[in-house]
Amino acid sequence: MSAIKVEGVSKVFAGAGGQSMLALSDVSLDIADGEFVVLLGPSGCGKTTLLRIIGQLESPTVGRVSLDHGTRSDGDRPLGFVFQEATLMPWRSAAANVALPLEMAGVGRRERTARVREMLELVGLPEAEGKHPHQLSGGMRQRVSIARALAHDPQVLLMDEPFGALDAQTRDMMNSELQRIWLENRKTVVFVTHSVSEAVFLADRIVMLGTKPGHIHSITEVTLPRPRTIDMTETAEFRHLAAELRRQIGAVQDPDNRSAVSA
Ligand SMILES: Nc1ncnc2c1ncn2[C@@H]1O[C@H](COP(=O)(O)OP(=O)(O)OP(=O)(O)O)[C@@H](O)[C@H]1O
Repeated sequence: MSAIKVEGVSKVFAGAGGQSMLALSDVSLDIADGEFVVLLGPSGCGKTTLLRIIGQLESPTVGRVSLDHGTRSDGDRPLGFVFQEATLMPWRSAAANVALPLEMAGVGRRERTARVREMLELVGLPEAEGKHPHQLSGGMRQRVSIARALAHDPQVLLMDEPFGALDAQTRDMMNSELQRIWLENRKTVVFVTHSVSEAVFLADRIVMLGTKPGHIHSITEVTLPRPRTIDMTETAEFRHLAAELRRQIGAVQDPDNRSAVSA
């Protein structure tokens, strides 16, 4: 059964000067439970819009998205979000930030404390419990925001360029860490990126979106064995797949916007 089913989704935004703008056109996609799907494509192709529609932060103009709630009751939120900025509350410690969704869900103190500890351990930051966001590096802040997103045990994790603001080395490390966390947890993940190598490293399937209007251009299965290592990015298979995806991005790119492809 699909964890996420996107059926015939189109999105129209009201543009400047009252003109409407078709951001997504007739997008359909089935995502399996526990699958890691990456949305890739040139700037402006609608990756974030599709992610926000899946996350119910935005409604589709046409079509629908269904999320399988499994055994959960209707009131439970099956979604966790991680954005490019960690969006932690600066006045709260790392532990208190991770605890926030649990507080909001009315989870009792003892269970909350245990769960927060478990999550900070999962993301490799048990010692950061009492630290405040300004005392943490960018990579550590993103780990805390991943811990926060996982705290209420969502079935689906939605990630919008979560490592886009990190330096290349930290980003490689965070990709390895995210893979480890995902292998331990097997959440369904939808992950937006501009980076072809990040997509190939992480994905079970890469959904390439094209522009004008945003649509699904291709879907590529990545069959590289797991756990994937940074060394694997140098193999012929990895490079070949990355080159093919870069070629596709070049082909679907909006001619007015040719600068936004990254490695
Ligand atoms: N709230 C909005 N109002 C009007 N237009 C919007 C809105 N959100 C997105 N758009 C437009 O919809 C299109 C798709 O935007 P979106 O941010 O989803 O693309 P993207 O692929 O995520 O881009 P990037 O890779 O640059 O982040 C763009 O042309 C954008 O300007």
